[in-house]
Parts: sequence; structure tokens; C-alpha cells
Amino acid sequence: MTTDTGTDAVACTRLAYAFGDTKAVDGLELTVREGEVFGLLGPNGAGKTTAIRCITTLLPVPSGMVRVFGHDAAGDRMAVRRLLGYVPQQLSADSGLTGRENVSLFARVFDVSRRERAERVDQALGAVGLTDAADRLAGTYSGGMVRRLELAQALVSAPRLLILDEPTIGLDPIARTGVWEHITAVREATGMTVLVTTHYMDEADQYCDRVGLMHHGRIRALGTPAELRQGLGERRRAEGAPATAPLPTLEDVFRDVAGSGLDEQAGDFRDVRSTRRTAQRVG
Ligand SMILES: Nc1ncnc2c1ncn2[C@@H]1O[C@H](COP(=O)(O)OP(=O)(O)OP(=O)(O)O)[C@@H](O)[C@H]1O
Repeated sequence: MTTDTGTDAVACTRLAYAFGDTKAVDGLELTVREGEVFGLLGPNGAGKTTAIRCITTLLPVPSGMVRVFGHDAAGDRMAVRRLLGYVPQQLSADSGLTGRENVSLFARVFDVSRRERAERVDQALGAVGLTDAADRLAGTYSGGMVRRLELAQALVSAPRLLILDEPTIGLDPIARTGVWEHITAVREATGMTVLVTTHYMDEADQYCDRVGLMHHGRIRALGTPAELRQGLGERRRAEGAPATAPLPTLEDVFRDVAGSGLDEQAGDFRDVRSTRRTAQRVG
């Protein structure tokens, strides 16, 4: 039975997805509670994007179960799609259209009624701080503005669940903060649930209610950022670390879980490619 009230926003049970011999997602157990900002963290190749694509119904669910507000992502794909807004890693805005035209296009695709469309497009652009730039070509936007435009595109259908795949990759610190401030403000105004993947531990620490550290296709640690940091700190003290030792960071927690830091694992071809993809938008 499916229901869309009183259930978790996302529930993955024993989700598995393989590309040939590569087990991208390997028995994922993941629950995102309604109304929270959940950060799915992990190095390149951890399986974050593959899991997200199963949740958004862009990939099938070959093994296990995915539910979005109680709807089965395998059996009821249209119901799931109607509930979510998705900002993929790949560029989803058209540089030859204005910001307003880009958002209007999404409003049409997502069946926002003709009567409501202009107002909803204005609201979405306003929510991400692009009202003044709305009638400029997206090709003239900075990288941070493009990301905010893509956020507006995803918000125009008033989703209950917003899914963002590395929304700040390749952006400078000020643009990163701008993107997060708008995500946080919309979430506070609407109560929408947010599921976000990121490599940036500092962002997860600051903006996520809970995080899951993913490695080799599974969640290896789960909790609020403070819980994860405190848990590691307590364990280290029990193992003899001095009481004056600084509290571990989320990066330390990750290192503890995955056996190495993000830095050692990043920097492969895929990482360079995705960073460049974003950098190209800036140019
Ligand atoms: N289309 C594909 N064909 C073959 N293998 C793939 C494909 N997409 C992903 N993979 C592999 O599946 C594994 C998980 O990749 P995925 O993109 O889900 O990880 P990720 O955590 O999102 O990484 P990133 O942070 O780089 O986006 C990796 O080993 C990757 O090489």
C-alpha cells in the first residue's frame, strides 16, 4: 500500500545497483525524514549519484526497494516524479534562454497550470535572488547564478522533496554560501525536504540536519554532524587522547570511516570532469 502522509520522505531498503561488475550501490539502507536537510557525503565513486538516480526514478531499482513519501519508485514512477525537484550535476539550464524562459520551460514540463505559471516563475526566481537578472540570457550568468537558476527550475513545481547532486561543486566560497542560503530559506518557508550530495564536509556540517557518510555503495556512518563529531571525540578519549585535544571535524569522521580522507580519494578523472563541467558555466 502506498501513502503520502506521515511517512519518511525517502526510504531505501537493501538498494543495490551495479554497472557490470562494479557494485555502485551495494545494499544501501537510507531514510530521509520529512522536513530535514539530509547530506549524502562520500568520495568520488562512493555511489551517491547512482543512489540519487534510483530515487529520482532515472535509473530502475533492480534490487531492493525505494520509496518516496510511501510511493514505490519502481512501481509508481509518475507519483514519485510529481513529488520531487531535481538539480543534477550536469548543466540543466540553456545558455541561449533568459533566466525567466528557462524557469518557464520547467514550469510547462512539470505541468504548472497556465493560470499560475507566470506567478510561480516569478516566485521561484525571487526565491533564489534572480529577480533583477531574470530577463538576461543565462549565458551571461556567473557559475553561482547558474546554480541558483537551476534551483529555481527545480522549485517551480513546488516539490515536497528537493534533490541536489553536488550543488556547489566548482563554485567560489561566496557563491557556495549564496546557494546554501537560498536552499535554507526556501526550506524554512515551505517545509520541503532536501536531500543533497556534497564533497564539502564544512557545508554539510553547517547546513545539514543529518548526514550519511557513504563509501563503497553503503552508508558507513549516520547522524547529526555534531553526533558524529562527538562520537569520534569520545572514542578517541577512551583510547587515550588528551581531554584538551580539539574536537574532531566531519573530515576526521570521514577519515575514520573510510580509512582515508577525501583528499586522497578525490582528483580522479571523474572529479576533474565534474569540476570542469561547472567551471565551464562560469566562462
Ligand atoms: N554509467 C556508468 N557506467 C559504468 N560505471 C559507472 C557509471 N556511472 C557510475 N559508475 C561507477 O559506479 C560507481 C559509483 O559511481 P557514482 O557516480 O554513483 O559515485 P558518486 O559517489 O556519485 O561519485 P562522484 O562524487 O564522482 O559523483 C563508480 O565506481 C563509478 O565509476
